[in-house]
Amino acid sequence: AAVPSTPKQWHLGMFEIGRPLGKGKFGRVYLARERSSGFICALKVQYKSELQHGSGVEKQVRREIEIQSNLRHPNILKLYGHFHDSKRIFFILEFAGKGELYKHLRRENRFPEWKAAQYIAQMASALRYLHRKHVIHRDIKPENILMGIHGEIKLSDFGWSVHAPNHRRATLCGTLDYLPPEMIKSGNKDNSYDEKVDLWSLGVLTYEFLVGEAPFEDTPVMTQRRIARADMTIPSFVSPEARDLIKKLLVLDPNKRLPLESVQQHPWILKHCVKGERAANREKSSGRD
Ligand SMILES: Cc1nn(C)cc1-c1nc2c(-c3cnn(Cc4ccccc4)c3)c(Cl)cnc2[nH]1
Repeated sequence: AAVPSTPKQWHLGMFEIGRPLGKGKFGRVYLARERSSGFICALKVQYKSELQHGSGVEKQVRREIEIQSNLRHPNILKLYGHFHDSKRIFFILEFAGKGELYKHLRRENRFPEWKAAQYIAQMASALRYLHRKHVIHRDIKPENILMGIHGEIKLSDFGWSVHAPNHRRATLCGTLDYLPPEMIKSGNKDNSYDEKVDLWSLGVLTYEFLVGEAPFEDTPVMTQRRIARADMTIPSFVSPEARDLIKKLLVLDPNKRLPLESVQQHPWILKHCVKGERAANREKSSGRD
């Protein structure tokens, strides 16, 4: 049963609440079922009291709703609607059947190259879609990626996304690992940056999928210094093709980073993502079924 896409007045009584699925900085997520349609979703609950008034977090929530409500892409977690009561804000989100990607990454330590390449190809597709709408995600990291029931990835948590270009200084808390040089360098004129920040983060994500830790992971001070110099070493077990892609994304000058179209055509991606088709063709030509 599809969730009616027409905006309607949602309220809590319309849902049966199931088990808790997880908790984040500002709130918790529960499995939920919409009573009339039986539709399964994830209900994210945030307490208004936890969102300090006028600290810009409210604006961030409003921006998250406005941005994510208008996005429709297979690798972006859908926000079907939202509502609030006196104390809480509720987000009706797509339920991702296989949960948080970072838990899979920690469990497997690192992903095999074919799996990492498929995830990066899906991320590049989602980012192309976002950038065409002039949305910068700004917070690409395994913790913000969920996995659908067929193993497809779903970018989520648009709390940090903004419309490009952006000239505001982001008050950041949480990991520095994914920040591009232009977002931490104070020397940057009026701290302006654009969609290319997501290209840097895609490079960090590729590295973390293949190595199991972030390229600049260190003490906060050292991390910032290493980011500013793009000072990382890529272990020898990483294939030359994957190494090539990482080095073409983790480039200090935003304008010299590999564009998303070229990421999708990169030999490492093509080798692992159209393999199915090419292997199928090979089998066909060799007569095997
Ligand atoms: C956990 C889990 N195990 N399995 C098998 C599926 C899931 C699952 N989790 C989700 C989740 C989910 C849960 N926690 N979080 C992290 C979080 C929590 C609060 C605020 C911001 C971010 C996301 C969602 Cl949104 C959407 N779908 C989800 N599916």
